[in-house]
Amino acid sequence: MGRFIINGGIPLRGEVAVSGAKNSALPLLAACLLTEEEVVLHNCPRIGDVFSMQGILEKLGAHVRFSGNTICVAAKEIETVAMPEKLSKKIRSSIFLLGSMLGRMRRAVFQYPGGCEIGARPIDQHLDALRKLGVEIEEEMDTIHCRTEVLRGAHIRLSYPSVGATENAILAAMLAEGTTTIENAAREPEIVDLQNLLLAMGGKIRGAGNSRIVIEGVSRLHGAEHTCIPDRIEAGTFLAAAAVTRGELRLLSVNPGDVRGTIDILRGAGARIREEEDSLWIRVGGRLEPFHLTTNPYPDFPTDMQAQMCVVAALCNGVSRITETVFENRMRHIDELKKAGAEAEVKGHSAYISGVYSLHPADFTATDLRGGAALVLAALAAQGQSTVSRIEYIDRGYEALEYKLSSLGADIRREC
Ligand SMILES: CC(=O)N[C@H]1[C@@H](OP(=O)(O)OP(=O)(O)OC[C@H]2O[C@@H](n3ccc(=O)[nH]c3=O)[C@H](O)[C@@H]2O)O[C@H](CO)[C@@H](O)[C@@H]1O
Ligand SMILES: C=C(OP(=O)(O)O)C(=O)O
Repeated sequence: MGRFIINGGIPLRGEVAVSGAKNSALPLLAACLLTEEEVVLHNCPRIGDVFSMQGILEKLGAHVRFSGNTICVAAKEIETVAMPEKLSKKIRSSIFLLGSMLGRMRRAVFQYPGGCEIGARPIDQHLDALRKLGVEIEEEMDTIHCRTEVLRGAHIRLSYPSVGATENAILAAMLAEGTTTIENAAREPEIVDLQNLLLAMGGKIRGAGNSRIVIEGVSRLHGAEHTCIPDRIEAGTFLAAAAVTRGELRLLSVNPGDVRGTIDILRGAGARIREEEDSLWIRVGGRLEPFHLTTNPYPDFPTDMQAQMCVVAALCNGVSRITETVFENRMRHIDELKKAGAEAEVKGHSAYISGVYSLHPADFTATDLRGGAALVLAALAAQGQSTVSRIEYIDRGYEALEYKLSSLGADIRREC
């Protein structure tokens, strides 16, 4: 457990390359179990959750080589159908392996996944989708036993466009007999990325990015090489960092279209933003105007950018309203931000944030991954020395954050 020590008040300036997307890399790594051949993923971020996923794959019997940002997974044989408990409980995305394990082995023994505490995060939709494909599921305390003789294509209608349930249903259906249709599927760019890897592996799938996905099961998938898409949440976090430090940044290796929600809000608030094919430029010269945003599934505003935008709002010229509809307990950073003089009140699912001219330094404690990133932004904005502890949350999802920020002029160091 370490902490960041940040001397804030310095406008960030310069160029920074955005890493591969955490929320793509994790389901892509799960997909690697669907073939005994090697799958090579480029642009894979070196972050805590990917290291945990690597550990799980190795415990299941896969050979994994992770060099630079390229990870090679060869799951020639799977040695156990039981997920390693400690690692599985560490990350939410261990649940994605359920679909792959059932596709490949027809059996799996699972623990409820871990991850950040941002809401109840049930997995009922994942399990309902798998039951539709013919999986028998027995839940015993914290352990879930899943088995099937044959996976059969089915018509699945999700009651909410859950990202994880969509990905799990896709992964299980790839090697099922017959056709699977997923209605009310999540439309996130990471689902399109998963489809692209599965197509490269010889799968038959279409429709990702729309709410209806159709999969024709095949009897086997083969190895492939694929590049993870850029992380739209990391990109959004850097845009917010430019806004709160009133700086000027150029983000490289980014898909501007995937960052639309954040770009539109910041532009509407007065930030100057230029979009190029795979880069973004932002300049913020003074205080931004207040804004209203509501998180919702893609293409609406992403919940994973809500906390960072609370810091932007904390420095705006008026009252902003930020409403969280995706997770029921994702406002814990607000109390931490108040330590730096933020004026905010949470009523129901909304935070009403009355912007102040400047934040002051404080000793913050990260409450979760994105909440932790928000506290780093607050510390960068506040003139003087702040600390952010429990940074293991932040390490789950941001690659080399302190190095990237230092290269933009920030005074930040890690203390272990
Ligand atoms: C690794 C990964 O990709 N994580 C992302 C994924 O999480 P994750 O896949 O867990 O998020 P979901 O889209 O599934 O969850 C959205 C909402 O649906 C609820 N729900 C979900 C499944 C289910 O079976 N039952 C149920 O009630 C959840 O509790 C939550 O309130 O999408 C979230 C929403 O964009 C992001 O914040 C996470 O960063
Ligand atoms: C909530 C997040 O991730 P996870 O679903 O992996 O907990 C996130 O990336 O903000």
